[in-house]
Amino acid sequence: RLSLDYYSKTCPSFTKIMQDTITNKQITSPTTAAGALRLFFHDCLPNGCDGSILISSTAFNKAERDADINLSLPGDPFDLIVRAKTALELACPNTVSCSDILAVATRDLVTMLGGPYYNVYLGRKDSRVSSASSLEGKLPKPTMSMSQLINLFSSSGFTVQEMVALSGAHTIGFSHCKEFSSNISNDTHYNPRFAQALKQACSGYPNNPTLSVFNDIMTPNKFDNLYYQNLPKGLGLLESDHGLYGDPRTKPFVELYARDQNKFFQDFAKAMQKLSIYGIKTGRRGEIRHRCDAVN
Ligand code: HEM
Ligand SMILES: [Ca+2]
Ligand SMILES: [Ca+2]
Repeated sequence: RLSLDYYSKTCPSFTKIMQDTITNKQITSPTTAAGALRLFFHDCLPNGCDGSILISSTAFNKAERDADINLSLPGDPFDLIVRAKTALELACPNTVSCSDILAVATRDLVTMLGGPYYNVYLGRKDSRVSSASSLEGKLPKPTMSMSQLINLFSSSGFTVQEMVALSGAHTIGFSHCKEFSSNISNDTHYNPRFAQALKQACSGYPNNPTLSVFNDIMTPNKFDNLYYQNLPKGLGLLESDHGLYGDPRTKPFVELYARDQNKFFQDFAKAMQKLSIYGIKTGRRGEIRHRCDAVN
């Protein structure tokens, strides 16, 4: 029931409004793209691409976005969704879902940074619930073992190869020092000079918890395959990044994508397309929210 031209009759200006809003936001706040990509991943993997992560907490409900693992999500992608929704409600009231807006924005931003284009089928409905406690164990943490990570992705239907391809998202964006600092000294996977630089960059932590470092030190703002090329050199940032090169189940795919950017782009695009229809709600199983941060 999803289709590429879902809004062509009911909201002909959909594509144009999305493009204008996204371009504007990314130019004024260049960290939006990476934030949106992580936001989308955190919406989709636990319970489907239904915009559940966009809902704000109330006095009676602690929503997903206030779960510990989501507190580091930056405000810019949320702001982008609000702006797009506001413009779309003016042009075509009660028509476009917040989950479709997030899916399209993510795709367009990945493409804008040099990554692959892929089709986003439209017609998702938005969830009517969002609960922080429901996320328990459903999103990956850098401290998980490779077996735990593989199980987590496979429980949502993603193969080992798809997990490695999706992890290429760490070719952009950054991580806060607390996500990797405890490993810098005792993890021998780090290139020694890189470890030294990280220690210095994070020396003010934990007094300054906002300190952060680029995920891909080579090309932090470009969507390319340098993330994979970094891993064999000990230039991966998170323990889970190093882990992909250290485990025989994932290492061949890291080597493949490090050699062949086209193959990475093809596989990333396919996996993102699969992720973007994972667990979606159609028909009466969801709603078109009036505002993206609250259920109707
Ligand atoms: C394989 C398991 C994964 C683990 C353990 C993991 C963990 C993390 C952590 C800890 C951060 C740093 C967050 C912060 O400090 O603000 C991060 C950042 C990020 N992650 Fe992942 N991640 C994984 C997979 C993915 C996947 C599959 C995607 C998307 C398809 C993704 C997209 C991102 C992006 C774009 C950022 C940068 C966010 C920003 O700059 O605001 N990650 N990840
Ligand atoms: Ca969701
Ligand atoms: Ca890069």
